[in-house]
Amino acid sequence: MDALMDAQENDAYLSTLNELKPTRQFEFADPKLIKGFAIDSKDINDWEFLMKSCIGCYLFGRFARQAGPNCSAKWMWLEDFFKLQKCRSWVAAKAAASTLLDSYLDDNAFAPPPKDSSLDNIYFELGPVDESDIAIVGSGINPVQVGGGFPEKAEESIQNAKKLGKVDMEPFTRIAKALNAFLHNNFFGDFKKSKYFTKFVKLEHWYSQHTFTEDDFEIFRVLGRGGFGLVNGCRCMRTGKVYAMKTMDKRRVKMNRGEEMCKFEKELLQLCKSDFVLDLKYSFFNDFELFIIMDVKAGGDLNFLIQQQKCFTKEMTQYFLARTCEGLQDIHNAGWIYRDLKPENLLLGDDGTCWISDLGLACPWKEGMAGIAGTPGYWCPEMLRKEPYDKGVDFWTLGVVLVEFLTGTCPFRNKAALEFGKSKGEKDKLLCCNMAVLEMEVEYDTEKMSEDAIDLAKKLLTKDPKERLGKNGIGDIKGHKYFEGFDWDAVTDGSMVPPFVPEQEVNAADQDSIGKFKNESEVKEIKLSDKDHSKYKNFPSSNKKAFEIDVTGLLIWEKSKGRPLTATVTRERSQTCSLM
Ligand SMILES: Nc1ncnc2c1ncn2[C@@H]1O[C@H](COP(=O)(O)OP(=O)(O)OP(=O)(O)O)[C@@H](O)[C@H]1O
Repeated sequence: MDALMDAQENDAYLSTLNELKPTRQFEFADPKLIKGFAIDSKDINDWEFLMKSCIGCYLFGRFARQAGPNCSAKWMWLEDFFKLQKCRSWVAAKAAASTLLDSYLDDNAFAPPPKDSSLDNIYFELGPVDESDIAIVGSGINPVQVGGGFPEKAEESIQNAKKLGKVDMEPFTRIAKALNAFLHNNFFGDFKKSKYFTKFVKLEHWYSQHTFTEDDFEIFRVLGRGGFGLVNGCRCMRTGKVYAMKTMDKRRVKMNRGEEMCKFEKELLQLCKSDFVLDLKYSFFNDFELFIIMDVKAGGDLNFLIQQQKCFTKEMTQYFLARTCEGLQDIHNAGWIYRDLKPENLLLGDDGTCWISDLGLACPWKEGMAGIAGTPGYWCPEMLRKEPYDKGVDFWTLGVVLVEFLTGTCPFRNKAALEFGKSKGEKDKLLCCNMAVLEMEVEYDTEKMSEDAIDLAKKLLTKDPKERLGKNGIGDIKGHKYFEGFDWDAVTDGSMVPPFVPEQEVNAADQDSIGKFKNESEVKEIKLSDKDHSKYKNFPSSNKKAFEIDVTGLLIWEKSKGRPLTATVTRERSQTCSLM
């Protein structure tokens, strides 16, 4: 690829990252079909279903804002209650709870004006409407008319937050249930007659009929190369949302017997709900390829960053390590082990957060599990000794990446490891590396690593897994003196300001050096049988919540551009499109 083309593709990718630009409109079915769907579908007519949907909540929020203060104040209280539910530390929760109290539950308060919502991810799991909940609405003289002693109980729970280390959610949840029931009883009927509900039905119907394929995405430049194919930036054309598309050539997968890896990667991406691990948005296949769509992390991988910066500061190392620990904990809690921790697999968001990606080698943990998996230099001793292993493999690699972050080199892939291997009679590089993992005591660079960092590395790089730090969980690591004074709560609740924010540029090698696969012609020779294809029958999936969030983002964007809610394209029975 010539330099000009490379530059043009970089520009196209960067401009998609910076601006929401949907390039294809939703095509809705014939209005008669949609009407039929609205009448027949039990879900669509159910308030609880509406409240569980981000699109439903956003559209009800638009309706509520123009339905008068009796509706808007109560709904906006619920929106702020949603923010309270999301807080992970008591400090953040106390602040969010105080907003609910001061702005809506105080007799002297005036409800805040109903300004547009910019929240694309609100939804509620409040259960079925319970009429008895309503009793506490109407008796108060505050903006949401809540009485029954609940404003006082909410105040008490805020006062006790510090002592308890949490905000007692009970009074807030009771109020939320009461307002939820009130809005259902008094406003759901009118909402169902509004254009907002029509839009909701159309979108639900569209989703129920649609199967995502590669035709839904526009592809941009290559961001990285994986074992079975390339990773590109891409954009979902209807919502304008930018993602990363990982493509895996089924023939290359077959050649490397990687079918199970692809299956596990997709399964864990789908299963693991973590703020530290990339999750799956959509997956699908065609005759030759498997596709995984996930969030794009535009800051590049940490290996790329190490190459640029040579090594990381203590602040960066602590932050990256802490987020990685939290992600590993979520994976372990799901009953899986990760097995492939290395800087290439830690991706940096454009905001500086780092994320565990590439779950291809992760698998559900089973007693007695053994066998080599991962990357040379990051394999742990028990794997090389062919012994059974457990989550301790991930703590070993955490030690490896700690050294790599602070010194810029992997301690078992450097000159010292090579020389150690040679001194033990090994000739091959890989065997030298393995010998170093098994027997070499790492010599730490005291100019780049503090005493505490060395102590942590030594404890993680303990060759006997029974003695290794982490055997009792990540609490062992959190409590190590390398992290003295470090605010783990701020990492857990996402409030820590990342110590490094990447430049808004293409943080990836140029496309030619990411390059092509060496054995392309060999791969083309591989024939795929029906049996091969049948291995992927459960591969396609779509994450409805992700779809809802993207569509809500689109609706918010359209509102900010002054676009009318009803302007949509309808697909007639004849399959031609027209504007409604
Ligand atoms: N979501 C993403 N956002 C941005 N870049 C990504 C994303 N996912 C992957 N990449 C880039 O593509 C590279 C390869 O992706 P990944 O590691 O998932 O592939 P793989 O087939 O599992 O690779 P490996 O052979 O290392 O196991 C990453 O190192 C990273 O540079």
